[in-house]
Amino acid sequence: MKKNKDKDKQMNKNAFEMEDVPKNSKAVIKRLLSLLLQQKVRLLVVVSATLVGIGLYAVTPLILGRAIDALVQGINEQGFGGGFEMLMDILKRPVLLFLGAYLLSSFFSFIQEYIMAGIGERLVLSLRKKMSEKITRLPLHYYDSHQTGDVLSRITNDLDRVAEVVKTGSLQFISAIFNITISIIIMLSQSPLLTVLILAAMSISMFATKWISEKNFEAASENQAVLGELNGNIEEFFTGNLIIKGFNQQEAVTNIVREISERQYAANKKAQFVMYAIYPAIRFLTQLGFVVTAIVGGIFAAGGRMTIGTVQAFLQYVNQISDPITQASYFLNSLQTALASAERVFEFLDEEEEVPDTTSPKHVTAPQGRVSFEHVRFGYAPDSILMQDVSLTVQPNEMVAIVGPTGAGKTTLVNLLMRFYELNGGRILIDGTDIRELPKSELRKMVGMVLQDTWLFQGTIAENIAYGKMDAIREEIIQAAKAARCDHFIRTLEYGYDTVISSEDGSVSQGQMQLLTIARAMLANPSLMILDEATSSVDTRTEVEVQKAMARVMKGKTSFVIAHRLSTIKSADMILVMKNGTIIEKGTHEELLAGDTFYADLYNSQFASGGAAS
Ligand SMILES: Nc1ncnc2c1ncn2[C@@H]1O[C@H](COP(=O)(O)OP(=O)(O)OP(=O)(O)O)[C@@H](O)[C@H]1O
Repeated sequence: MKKNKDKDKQMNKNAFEMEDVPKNSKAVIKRLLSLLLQQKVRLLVVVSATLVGIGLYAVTPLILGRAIDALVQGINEQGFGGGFEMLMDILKRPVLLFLGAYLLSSFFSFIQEYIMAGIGERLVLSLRKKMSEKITRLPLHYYDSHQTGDVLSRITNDLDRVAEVVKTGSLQFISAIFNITISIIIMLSQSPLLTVLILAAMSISMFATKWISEKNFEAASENQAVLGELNGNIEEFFTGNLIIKGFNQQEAVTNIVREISERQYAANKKAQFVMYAIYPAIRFLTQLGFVVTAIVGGIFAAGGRMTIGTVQAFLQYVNQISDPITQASYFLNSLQTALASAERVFEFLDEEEEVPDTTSPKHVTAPQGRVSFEHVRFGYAPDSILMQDVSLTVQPNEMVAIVGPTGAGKTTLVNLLMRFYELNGGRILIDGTDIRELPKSELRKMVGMVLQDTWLFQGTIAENIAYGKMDAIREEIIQAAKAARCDHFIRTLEYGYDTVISSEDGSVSQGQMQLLTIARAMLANPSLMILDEATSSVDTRTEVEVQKAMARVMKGKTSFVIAHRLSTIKSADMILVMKNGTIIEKGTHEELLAGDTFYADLYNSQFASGGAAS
């Protein structure tokens, strides 16, 4: 349990060190598409709206070209004498057509964007729901081997990237492809030669853009990596500030931050240079298409091969397709990253889950609290077995103390009783029923836990106490708090039971948090209790309070106490001495002390070291 400590120091690093290239793009695309296809009808509407909208948008230069030609012809035939009336006569139809096409195109573009945003949001919502549900179904060993930051970044950053590409990227891409295709078809129908020349000029600028964007990506990645390093270090120094001051390491820490900051400055400068100094050059290159159109179109128009209106239509088409080309290439870039993100999301969703409850579960209707471990064999990894053969029987209402050196397997023993991990051999019984035959929820309701690593969620004190019995009324909560000896301190707070707290906030001391978790266990009133005795973080007075509260919560229940101060467990019905995953001694305090035992050594050494056993 305490192994699941703060692992997210690396979060920032992870976010930047993530692989940006999916291992199996095809499979990821297929899976993503199959999820998107669950919204077939909406997708169909989006594609149709895009087609119509872009089609209308693409013909506008042609309409404008025709209008200009008609105007030139009118002026040539009638001079400027026709005045406003002539102008209206010539331009009325094309202007109305132009406006109609633009308005309709904007309307369809609104529809497509609106529906597509919904499609993206629905996709993300369903994935996020699946991921949250998954978290509750993952076995504990998943948490042991994965960093919190990694899981967090999958649920937030990765999903956001997928959403962004689905919502805006894909739409831009589809629009861009339609736009380019339709525009090129129209251009080809007007002048194949000029179209080919324009496309050749644009290809040169495309290659240059690609080269520059690669350089830009490299510079940005380098910048982000250093930034990640900086974040990671600052976070570490922030959380470890007490130790840093205690060991007079402020200067060393400042030097590290200064060195990384200087690297970050250099990396950022490079990234900014690429961004701001080279992009104008690219913009210049993209004008190549315009230059070719103006020169060749001008020559064609002068030679009578092309009307002025068509030249202007070409100029507009060049403009109309250069942006979509850039957008499409950006989309292809971001698609890579989004696919890598989607792959990480799917990987998480495919993680192996907790062994499900049996289909025909047994129930312990009136739990007595008899616990038996029968030849239990267990290892956190199958190839390194910690417990070879542990057997043990605990009678109802007995108090069992588990002692032993660090790493002996005390926590592991209670982890197994809670079925947080699956056994490699043997079985554990509660009142004669194998815990694997009980629904997990029933087992965990039967067993209460008060751990050293107290966990309080963001909420009021009352809500935190009622965590094990959500329907508890205020009076029950207060009774539990009184029994756990924390009612007094709660009442000294400004908002009493309605004070909002969390494990993160410093306003509640470690001892007080422990008292609250005892109150929580009191209220849930389980048949079995697991208590992990506080070691260091509690002052002597609070410790006495905690011990008294623990004694109360254990009353009339079978309890397992992981004990660190041997003086507190003298009254235990059974003391288990563990070493290297094995129970090496078993008996009462007196029995164990009478012999030449490891326990006696441990006990005497605590007395010798003073205080601890007092
Ligand atoms: N989640 C885990 N994954 C892998 N190994 C683990 C895990 N938890 C504990 N271990 C290993 O199993 C052994 C027993 O650990 P356990 O926490 O049960 O000891 P403990 O007696 O409770 O120690 P302490 O008094 O320090 O809390 C140790 O070698 C430990 O490194």
